[in-house]
Amino acid sequence: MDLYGQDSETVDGEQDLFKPEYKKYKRKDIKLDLGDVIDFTKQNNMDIVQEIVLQESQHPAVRGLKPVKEWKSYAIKGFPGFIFIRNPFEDGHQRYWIERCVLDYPNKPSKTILDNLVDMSNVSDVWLTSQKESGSNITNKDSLIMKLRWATMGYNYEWNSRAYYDEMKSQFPSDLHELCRFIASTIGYHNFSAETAIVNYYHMSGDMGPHKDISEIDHDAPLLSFSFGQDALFLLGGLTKATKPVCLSLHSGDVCIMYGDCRLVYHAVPRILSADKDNLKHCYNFNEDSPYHGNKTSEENDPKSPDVSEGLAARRQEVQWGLFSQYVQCTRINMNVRQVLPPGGTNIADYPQPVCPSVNCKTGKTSSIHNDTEQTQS
Ligand SMILES: O=C(O)CCC(=O)C(=O)O
Ligand SMILES: [Fe+2]
Repeated sequence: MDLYGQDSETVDGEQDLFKPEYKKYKRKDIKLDLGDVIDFTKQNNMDIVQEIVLQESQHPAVRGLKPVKEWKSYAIKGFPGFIFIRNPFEDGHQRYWIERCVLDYPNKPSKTILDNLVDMSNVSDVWLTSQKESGSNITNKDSLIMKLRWATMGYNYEWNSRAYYDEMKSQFPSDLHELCRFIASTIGYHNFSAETAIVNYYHMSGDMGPHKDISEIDHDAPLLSFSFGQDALFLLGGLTKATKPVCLSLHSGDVCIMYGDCRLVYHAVPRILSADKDNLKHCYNFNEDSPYHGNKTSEENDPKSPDVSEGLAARRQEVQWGLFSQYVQCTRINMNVRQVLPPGGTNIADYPQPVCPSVNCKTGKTSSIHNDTEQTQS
């Protein structure tokens, strides 16, 4: 029995030290103890982290990122290959990525959980449809946007077979590709090719169970993970569950990189927590006078963005920014970007597919990677 009255479990003859930590942070019936959590904003548990200096990127500057020499980056002792960059975005610029994740990325050609849940044949714009159907009730659990838990872009992941297929692929958004290529280059990986992304949308009761991301063919390239909106606790473990994970508090703008020894380790998101409102404002600035305010379209904000469709400016005019802000205040967004193929690869069919364990790499379920505490207790 551990401190929380749970039996410790064994996996393949080894003691599972991951699950007890996951359960500890997930449980809502006991007071959350953040004593062991690494929190870079509060400088908590800094003895187990080490500040590192990243190199200048070899790629053209990406709008909205601070100069690399101003980034605060860290490694975690005992977890080689994991790199944490504390919010490298200029004040207000996260707004651009949050808009992309909420207003654009859930629409075709992305695949989303909504395709499995409702008839999407007449829905070309998830946000505007939600706004029309739910109005001021948009953060009600039944609105379309609140049912959105994930969207996949580029190579669309097939949850049942846990694989990618050449036939299930769309063009990867080039703004996100450029952002990732720039950041990957700062850790010495200069030719990162963003080929697939899962955008995860968590509400306050959401979480993601322990898993490894092994379905990509190439595991030498880093995996880049961006957090926006509400905060999350993130558990970082080892190659097996016998490693006791560390827990990090992730805030809006933070970037986690899983690379090298860390690319295939267990990880999980046991808990979503409310972000500090002032900090969030400063990150995505919803003030009318912000240069990133939605009355200006994203393409006006960022003329370099090549992925904006023709109707985007018109669509942005229809967005009710008060409702948009309400949604972000109860949501954490994670952009999880990976390279699928080895450098120079063009077809996934040319490679043997990695074999996932007999249960889903994510949660043991086939339909969704997300848990909602109200619905499932794992
Ligand atoms: O939400 C996160 O920070 C992690 C998401 C994740 O691990 C995944 O999508 O595979
Ligand atoms: Fe993951």
